[in-house]
Amino acid sequence: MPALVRSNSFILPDLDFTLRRQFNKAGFRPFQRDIIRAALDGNDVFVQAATSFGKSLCFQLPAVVDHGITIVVSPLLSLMMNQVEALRAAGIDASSFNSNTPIQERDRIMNDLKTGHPRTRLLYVTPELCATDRFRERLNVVYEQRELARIAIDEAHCISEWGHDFRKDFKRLSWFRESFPDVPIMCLTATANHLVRKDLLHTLGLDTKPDRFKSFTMTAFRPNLHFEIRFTRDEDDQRIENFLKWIRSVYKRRAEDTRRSELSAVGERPDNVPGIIYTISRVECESLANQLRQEGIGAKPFHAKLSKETKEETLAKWVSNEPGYDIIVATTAFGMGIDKNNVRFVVHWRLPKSFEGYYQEAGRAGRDGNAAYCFLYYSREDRDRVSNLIMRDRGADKPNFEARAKSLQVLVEYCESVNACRHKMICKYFSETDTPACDYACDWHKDSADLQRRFLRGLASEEWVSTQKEEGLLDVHWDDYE
Ligand SMILES: Nc1ncnc2c1ncn2[C@@H]1O[C@H](COP(=O)(O)OP(=O)(O)OP(=O)(O)O)[C@@H](O)[C@H]1O
Repeated sequence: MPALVRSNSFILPDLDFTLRRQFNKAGFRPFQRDIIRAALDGNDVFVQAATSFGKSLCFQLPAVVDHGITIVVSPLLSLMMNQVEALRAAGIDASSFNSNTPIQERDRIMNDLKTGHPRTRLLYVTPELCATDRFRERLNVVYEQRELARIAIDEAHCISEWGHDFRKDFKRLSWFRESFPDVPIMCLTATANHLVRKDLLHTLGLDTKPDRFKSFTMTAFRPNLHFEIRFTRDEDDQRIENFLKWIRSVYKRRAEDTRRSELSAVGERPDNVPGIIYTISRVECESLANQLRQEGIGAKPFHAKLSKETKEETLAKWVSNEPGYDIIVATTAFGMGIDKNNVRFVVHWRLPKSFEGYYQEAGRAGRDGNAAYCFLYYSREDRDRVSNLIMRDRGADKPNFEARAKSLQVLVEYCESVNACRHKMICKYFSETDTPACDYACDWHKDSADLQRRFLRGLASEEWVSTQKEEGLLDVHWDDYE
């Protein structure tokens, strides 16, 4: 068996210098240095940190200072592409291999691996690729040459059948530890409860002995996000009016004299309030974006069935704050991996399918640390529709169905709760025991009496909803989600 690649840690690379020179960042965020050090010391590392924490740097920087190649497994093509682009722009030899990779580029990567001494420092791959014989053979050659530095598994919750986003191909990643027992593995996720954590460590065969394993579980608390539930019902659906009233009040405040001049000094328009509205179906995504545009709001749809060019154009213009591209109305096809730092609001037009999905999507907001709003329109009719959807899509995989059903149930309880802090409920879901210091950043803390009133007034009664259900009126027509 080849000797451990482990680290060059006896040389103690200057992490601060690399951070500044290669990543153009002034300093580490809390815990990043400890995580990087633990990785460079050759440990298996588990990182759970809130959205926007800066997890990617935790495997990118070791890949730059360490000897050998780092394989990054990611389920998200858009995320891979963004990261590879940014790394290349910083002069780092990074590549990705996925279904979009042109044939010449695939050959180049495979040939690079075949040498056993690849020039590539970071190779982003899909879990599907990791299951192919050709890729495995090539990695074996690299391993034999002691050049396989580390395996990083991003969005690691996808490994667990107890997770909301379970992908079968992730389970097969157990192959890494079986084949390369001494190559360190780093797993990263923003959303895993204790069951998911336990399951993924077990599946990957991570050695959790303290001398070989370091776990960093940070709080899910994002104090700058303001959480609110807005109650609604089919019979008096005021979502659009309610949203327009809110966004126009934001524009109005920004258009007031002093604010307007402040904004124009930094090149911002009053209506440049970047946001995302998540819908569930493609049809609703298109029609809502249309409706908003008719009202003079710069909204664009984004879903899986749009052409690649349209999606790229929409994303690029939204990211660069162009007029007419202030709000993205999206299905869940848009989300993880979007790294725009000034998203000021995320609205869930419908109830998402899982608690984790909700939190991950809401987490796109406020990545610059400034205040951002996350509100969700909740109706009991939608609750039953989404639950029908989950029932309909239940596969043969019982634990995963149970996990999905449970996650939705907790999300419904969260929406219907009128007597607790939303941040506290979120942290509790992710198995945290400390109470987060919410500074009026949720509807309950802001005005619990108003929350109660809105709850009592806003929702349809359970009796009414169950009659609708019996008559088949809540059967799902959202065949076009994503
Ligand atoms: N030390 C740092 N100083 C300044 N910016 C940083 C630092 N570390 C990371 N960032 C930036 O923070 C942003 C978020 O980082 P990253 O995309 O890695 O987050 P993440 O933890 O993976 O979040 P998510 O789970 O939401 O994708 C990026 O723009 C990244 O460049």
